[in-house]
Amino acid sequence: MEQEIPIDETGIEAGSSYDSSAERTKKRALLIQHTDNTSITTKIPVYLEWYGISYSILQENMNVQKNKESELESGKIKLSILENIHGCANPGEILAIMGPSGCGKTTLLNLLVDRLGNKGVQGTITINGLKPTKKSMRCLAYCTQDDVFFPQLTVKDTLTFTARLRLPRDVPYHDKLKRVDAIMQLLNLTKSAHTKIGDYRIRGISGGERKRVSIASELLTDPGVIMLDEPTTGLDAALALELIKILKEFAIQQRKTIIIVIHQPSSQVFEIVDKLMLVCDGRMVYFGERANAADYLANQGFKCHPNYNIADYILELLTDDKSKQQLIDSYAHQVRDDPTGKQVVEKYSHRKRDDNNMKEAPSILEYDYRGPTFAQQLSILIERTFKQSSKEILSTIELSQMFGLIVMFCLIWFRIPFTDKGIHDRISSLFSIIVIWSFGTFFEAVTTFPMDLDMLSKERYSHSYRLSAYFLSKQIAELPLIILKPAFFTIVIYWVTGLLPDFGRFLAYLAVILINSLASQGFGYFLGASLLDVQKCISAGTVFMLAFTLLSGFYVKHLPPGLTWLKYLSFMTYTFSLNLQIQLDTPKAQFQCSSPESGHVYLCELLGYNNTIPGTVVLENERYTELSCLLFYVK
Ligand SMILES: Nc1ncnc2c1ncn2[C@@H]1O[C@H](COP(=O)(O)OP(=O)(O)OP(=O)(O)O)[C@@H](O)[C@H]1O
Repeated sequence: MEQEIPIDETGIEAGSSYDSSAERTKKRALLIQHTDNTSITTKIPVYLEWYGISYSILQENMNVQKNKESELESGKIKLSILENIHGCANPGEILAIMGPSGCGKTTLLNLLVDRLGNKGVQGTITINGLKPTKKSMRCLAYCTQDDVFFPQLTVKDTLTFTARLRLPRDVPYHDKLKRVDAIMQLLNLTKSAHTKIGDYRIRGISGGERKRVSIASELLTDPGVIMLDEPTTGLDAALALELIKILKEFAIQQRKTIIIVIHQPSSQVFEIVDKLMLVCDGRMVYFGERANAADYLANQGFKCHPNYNIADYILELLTDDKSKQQLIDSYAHQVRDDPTGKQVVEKYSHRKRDDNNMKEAPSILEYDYRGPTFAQQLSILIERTFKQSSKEILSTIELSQMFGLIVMFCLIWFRIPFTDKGIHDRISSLFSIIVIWSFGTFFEAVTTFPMDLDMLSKERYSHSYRLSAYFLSKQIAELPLIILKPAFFTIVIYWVTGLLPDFGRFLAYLAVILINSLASQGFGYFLGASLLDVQKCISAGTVFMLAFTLLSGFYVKHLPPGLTWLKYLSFMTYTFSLNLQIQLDTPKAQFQCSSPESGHVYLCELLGYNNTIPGTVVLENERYTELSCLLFYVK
């Protein structure tokens, strides 16, 4: 029988003493056991090894110190970021990578997960002794320094969607949910399960909680290797220690391979780590057992005082020019007969290298990961997009803006009279609705892709779904949301402003406004996906939309000769023309002639009508193919 772990709402208070809490240790072990049922790595451990790794980039030589030897003909110079780096990470262990800021730790992680491409990269990386493949790379999870999330989703929603998208399809739904609950308990996130993630605009969870959500997202997908870039940043000392203990427990119980980049660990955190890799200025300073690091440094003439935190001491040594150079040189001297560091890796790797053990390696490559089907991905993404976008599109600010516009319309155009005096106001109100919902929908759509880009690339790196599923889900989920506001607005305004009291024409009018909104959305998506930059999208979008407004036939009736075709580029031209026809092209549209006023000449007087003037006379003769042209913009 599976053991149920009661959800502890209180979790652990920051600052409490975890170390002495035997109960907490027991509970942590139980919770990890609880996530064990679906773990693949328990059966297939993953050994990651790398040696001879160098990475360089080309840079304009004005930005960096001139180095004659590396200067290239193109005027660029080769900037070495990493030089001959080696190391390995074993299942059941934590490897800590330490070094001063800018020494290349993040670059190394990016290289290990193949995020930098091949340019400027040298060296060998193996997974279970074999060259990484697309399939075996699935075993690597990477938790970056900058966490990206959908701000409107809660912690639980975020983790649940991740589990549904990334766990194999044969894991039952309720097991996925159980796993999410267990991970939340483990990382002390149960208290904030229903809090929004938030961002700079929306108040959400704290920075430390954000970090833990990011780690939870990776842990729950059951990778063989977990790489974490500064996982303890933003956590207080007690939470940092608890997190490292959790990672260690995962490593031991589920045979996970854990690599962490860590800045200034407390001595307790440092003690938990198994292997240590020290890097400085992109070069090796030490690789080996963490427990031997102090002796190694002492042998180099840098003995740490017993009362001093060894991790702090290491960082002090690596930031001092003299000591760091001495340490880099002595390590290079030590491995002088092993140019790539392969022998060092072989010494510290626990992977058995005899033929018998090779059965472990193919198994990871043969492991047939079967994630959600395309249809499942689509439905999960639609649900997620709807949850995220509905809160944005129908936010209080957005709804207040709409009600504000309704009030403004009511004040300006309340029951426009059916007189020749009111014709201009009537046409202006028709045009204003088009402008409002063209701009509103366009600017909602144009920023969608650029704003999702970080999230999209993060999830694409982890092969969470197919790109087509993402695009399709976006369109489907946002469609009802995009048309909801213009539909409500038009229904109210049509009757308040006193447009033609004919139900059929009202429906036609509403349909045209909604199609216009979809056309505007389609154009917004197109521009957003082409430019993929919020600033560029807003600048270019403003120019395009203003041009479309000016060309739509309301402001400019006579374009300069040779440029008249420009008006056909604007989807607003068709919408405006169609709505004019709906309102005017009927015998029901009759406008009373006003009595002459001094200083004003109205349409009746101008065209020689005495009692009423028909709408058809008012209508400009533009009824060709507006609807089909408008539909072109929708997709
Ligand atoms: N594409 C790039 N162009 C220019 N410089 C780069 C590029 N990538 C990395 N660098 C440089 O390489 C060095 C290593 O960067 P990296 O981010 O790996 O350091 P880090 O050790 O992770 O630093 P931190 O601890 O501050 O995160 C830095 O000096 C960085 O400016």
